[in-house]
Amino acid sequence: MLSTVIAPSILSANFARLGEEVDNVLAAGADWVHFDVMDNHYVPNLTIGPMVCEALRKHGVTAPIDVHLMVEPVDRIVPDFAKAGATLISFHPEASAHVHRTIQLIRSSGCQAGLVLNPATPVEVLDYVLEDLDLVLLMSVNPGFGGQSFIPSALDKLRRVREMIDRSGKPIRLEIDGGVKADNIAGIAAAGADTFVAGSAIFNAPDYADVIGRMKAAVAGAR
Ligand SMILES: O=C(CO)[C@@H](O)[C@H](O)COP(=O)(O)O
Ligand SMILES: [Fe+2]
Repeated sequence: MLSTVIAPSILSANFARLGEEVDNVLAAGADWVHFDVMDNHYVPNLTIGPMVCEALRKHGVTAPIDVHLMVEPVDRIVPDFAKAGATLISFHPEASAHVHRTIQLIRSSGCQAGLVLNPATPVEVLDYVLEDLDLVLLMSVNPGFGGQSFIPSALDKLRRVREMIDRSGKPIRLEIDGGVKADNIAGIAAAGADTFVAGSAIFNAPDYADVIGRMKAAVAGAR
């Protein structure tokens, strides 16, 4: 079983003080930084790009940066994120004409590769590429915004993908993203997730260490 990872989504951080927000959330026990990239094309919102990733590295952030690309097309931005210090790069299959090629591109750029399944994307999209991945990211909201409610059908999907990963025998992470809170994370962990993105639940809380601590305790109890 892979270690538990809590990855705060900086989409809900105060962008006017981003470096300090990231320092604070890592000091509070977060394991990764989840970095949501939106292009106002694949999703109806516009956020941050490679320059902000590079700025966080220059600021001194050494934790893994988990880049979630919600952009179309995907390939031309991958080398820029690799150069900017991304650790993992995940993308949506609907946004890539050649999914296998994009996975190879991410890995040859020196990053780990993840594939993201929207709530309505069938798990069969993982057939033929699962073993080439470092991570599968299941969306439990429709991509584009923080602060939405967890879609319950994601639990059944987590169980199905957990089985696929276990059958593969590979150390592939299973990440969940959207509507994750301290009071629903135990059920999400029991369904098979090991890597948990949480934006509003962490950044809207007054005490980051308290909420991350409660999330980790709930996951430990469930796993
Ligand atoms: O990728 C996305 C949204 O598209 C997420 O990473 C959200 O930013 C998660 O925010 P919360 O649902 O936890 O508030
Ligand atoms: Fe995300």
